[in-house]
Amino acid sequence: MEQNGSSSAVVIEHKAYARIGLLGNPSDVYYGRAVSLTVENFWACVRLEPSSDLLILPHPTHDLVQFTSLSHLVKRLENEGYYGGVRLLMATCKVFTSYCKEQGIHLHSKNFSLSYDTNIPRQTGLSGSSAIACAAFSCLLDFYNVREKIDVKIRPQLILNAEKELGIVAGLQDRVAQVYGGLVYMDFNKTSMNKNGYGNYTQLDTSLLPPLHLIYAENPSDSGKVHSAVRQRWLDGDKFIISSMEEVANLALEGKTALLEKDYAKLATLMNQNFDLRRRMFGDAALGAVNIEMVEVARRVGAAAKFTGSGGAVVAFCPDGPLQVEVLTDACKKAGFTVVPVKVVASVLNEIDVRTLVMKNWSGLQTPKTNLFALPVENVR
Ligand SMILES: Nc1ncnc2c1ncn2[C@@H]1O[C@H](COP(=O)(O)OP(=O)(O)O)[C@@H](O)[C@H]1O
Ligand SMILES: O=C(O)[C@H]1O[C@H](OP(=O)(O)O)[C@H](O)[C@@H](O)[C@@H]1O
Ligand SMILES: [Mg+2]
Repeated sequence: MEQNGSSSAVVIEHKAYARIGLLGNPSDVYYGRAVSLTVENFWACVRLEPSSDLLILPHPTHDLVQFTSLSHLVKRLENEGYYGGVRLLMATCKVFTSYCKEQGIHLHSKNFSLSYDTNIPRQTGLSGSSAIACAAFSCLLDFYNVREKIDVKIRPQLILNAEKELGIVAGLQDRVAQVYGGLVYMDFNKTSMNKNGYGNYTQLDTSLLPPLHLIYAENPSDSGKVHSAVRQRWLDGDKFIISSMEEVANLALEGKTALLEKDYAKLATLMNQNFDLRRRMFGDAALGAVNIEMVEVARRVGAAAKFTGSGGAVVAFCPDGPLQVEVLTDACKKAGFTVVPVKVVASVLNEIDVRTLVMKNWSGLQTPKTNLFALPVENVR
């Protein structure tokens, strides 16, 4: 938090980091499990400044409204869709306010301006969307001084509700990873989800991770669009989707043990199985040729590879070590993909956040009323 003169003029800034779904995704959308981590390589940053009117400021490039020509406008819409981060900031404010009202949490009446920036490659399954919402949520917690009143476990669901509000199909793993930071094992079992509105989340020591690499391309893919058909089949009771999601969820459980035992050969096998299951469920057309090629380039050099999210970026692990990393880097360069070593972020919870975790039901606050699975499925870009 940046102190700027008097306390009424405090400027608040928060970062939320890109996340990698290491194992188990996308079963998080379906009462499954996940192992995910946040990475320093990319982040979204939201800035809140007190102001007389309440302003949501569009980003000069991510919310582009000025074009060099009609074809520029059309190309932009075709590649990146109609929306940028403004709608995420607005939805986050709405969900935050509704929750506080519902819980009787008093919010003062001062106004603010919200602006954001992000270097998370757009719509690449690195959770650029929830990073914006998550950073905005943190700013609101501090502006209204209510961090202590909103349990850390509940925050991911509230942040998810902001995207649900916009009709984006998404799951909890992104938001859990971003709210907690570091390496997190998540279990979204139905009993816990239905009873509490959140799963069981365990932070793991980030030093358990082997060196990982990120591969990505200029290839935005819409997470909501990718998910819609599979989600509908799951809701319709499709046996293949239901059993495959259970298999994916089990990979995260096995992966947690593999990490704790530093059994990296096992980890590599699980990562590959994770992608193979996704491919069978979603089909090549929904995943996209470029995305599949990123995984295959990595596999051709013997690396394990899978999507970090719904598509656009891949997490790769080279079990044979640094020489294999060099071969992977060359192969990716030849294919026109960018490769970077993953820099893991440690936990981002502060003392107050941790206190909300240990003080169980201390204020009788309830979980959000909005049901994760009861919201409309739309396909809004
Ligand atoms: N880098 C970005 N800048 C601005 N808005 C973004 C960005 N990435 C995502 N969004 C917003 O989030 C929505 C959903 O993005 P999504 O497909 O979930 O991407 P991601 O995989 O990065 O989370 C987009 O339609 C857009 O409104
Ligand atoms: O399909 C996935 O693995 C994830 O897709 C979404 O994340 P995104 O970064 O937008 O691709 C979704 O929000 C996650 O819950 C899924 O696990
Ligand atoms: Mg997203």
